[in-house]
Amino acid sequence: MNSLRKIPATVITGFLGAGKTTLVRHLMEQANGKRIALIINEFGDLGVDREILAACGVEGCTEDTIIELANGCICCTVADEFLPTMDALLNRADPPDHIVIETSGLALPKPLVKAFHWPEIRHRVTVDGVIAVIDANATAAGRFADDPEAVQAMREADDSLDHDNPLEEVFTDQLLCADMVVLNKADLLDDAGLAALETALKAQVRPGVHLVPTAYGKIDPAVLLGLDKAAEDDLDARPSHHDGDDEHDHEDFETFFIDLGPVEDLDALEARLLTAINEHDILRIKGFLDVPGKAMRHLVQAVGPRLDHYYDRPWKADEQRASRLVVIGLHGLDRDAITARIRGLAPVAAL
Ligand SMILES: Nc1nc2c(ncn2[C@@H]2O[C@H](COP(=O)(O)OP(=O)(O)OP(=O)(O)O)[C@@H](O)[C@H]2O)c(=O)[nH]1
Repeated sequence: MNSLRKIPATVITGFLGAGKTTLVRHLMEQANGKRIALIINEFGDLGVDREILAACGVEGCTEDTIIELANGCICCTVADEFLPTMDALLNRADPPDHIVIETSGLALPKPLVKAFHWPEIRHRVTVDGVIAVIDANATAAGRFADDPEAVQAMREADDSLDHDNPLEEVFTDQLLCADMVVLNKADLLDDAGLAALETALKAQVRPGVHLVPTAYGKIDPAVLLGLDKAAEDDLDARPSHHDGDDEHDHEDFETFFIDLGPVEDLDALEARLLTAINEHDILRIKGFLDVPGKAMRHLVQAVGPRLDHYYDRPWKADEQRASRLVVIGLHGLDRDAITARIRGLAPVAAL
């Protein structure tokens, strides 16, 4: 390895379901021979993102180039997980040309960028840029905005409560750390909606940060990679709600699994998923289903009230067919009620 040249690393951040994995997949498809190593971190360690990328059939997406950090959010496991992983990657006989790190949707990017100062890695790698992917449709709908009237009403009712909005906090931390903001899911907004969102976001991002509208993360890698920002060197310009805290935890959010048997009726399950999402504070559901008689595995993804599903790849001969979903939401989810609803055991509410 040329010791004079630091390997560039791009951090892809963005809230749950914004489209990070979709963008990374497109990036790998367009890599054009550039050897990219992926470090994937996911909240709710079913390994869905890794599976999606490993099953995508793109040349660069191999077991060897995709590394999963599964034991919690990357911002809290930098020392135990991220640094040894990075060290091992950089020590490979044939290190990558570029490293792409997809953080979990709840991770704060700043502690990760800070880790690039650690002596083990700082002479060998640099943060080329931090890309924040946002769900343009959900953002325009105000999903990450504080509602000043609601906050005020809560304060008046009980001033002992912590009134921070956890979604808003994670979203703005990600936005304010970014060197580029990808306005993904632009297909779900009309031109006027997109223009209004761009105007609103321009007032929030750091000066000089570009907003790039797209659908399904289809951005030329030349736009995303090679920003040459050395983000680790200007951390002070990237404000965070957690400046001054050594630790940040994710207790505002929680995740759990639901195991289902073989799913005979996909439409009925989808209807139950949507009902559960409607009834509870669920932010994200994803997982795989075993549909009897089908050689392919069925992938389900829900982001807020939107549900996507498709057969992604054949079950492998040595693989146990199973149906398992991960559910992520705000702390305090009624796990029993959600599980019963999704399994089809809860009584249907009267119309
Ligand atoms: N309509 C629309 N759907 C999209 C777009 N990009 C991604 N999706 C869908 O949104 C869902 C979430 O996409 P992912 O790429 O898995 O999002 P993510 O940010 O990696 O999600 P987490 O890993 O849970 O944080 C999937 O069902 C995608 O197919 C887009 O531009 N438009």
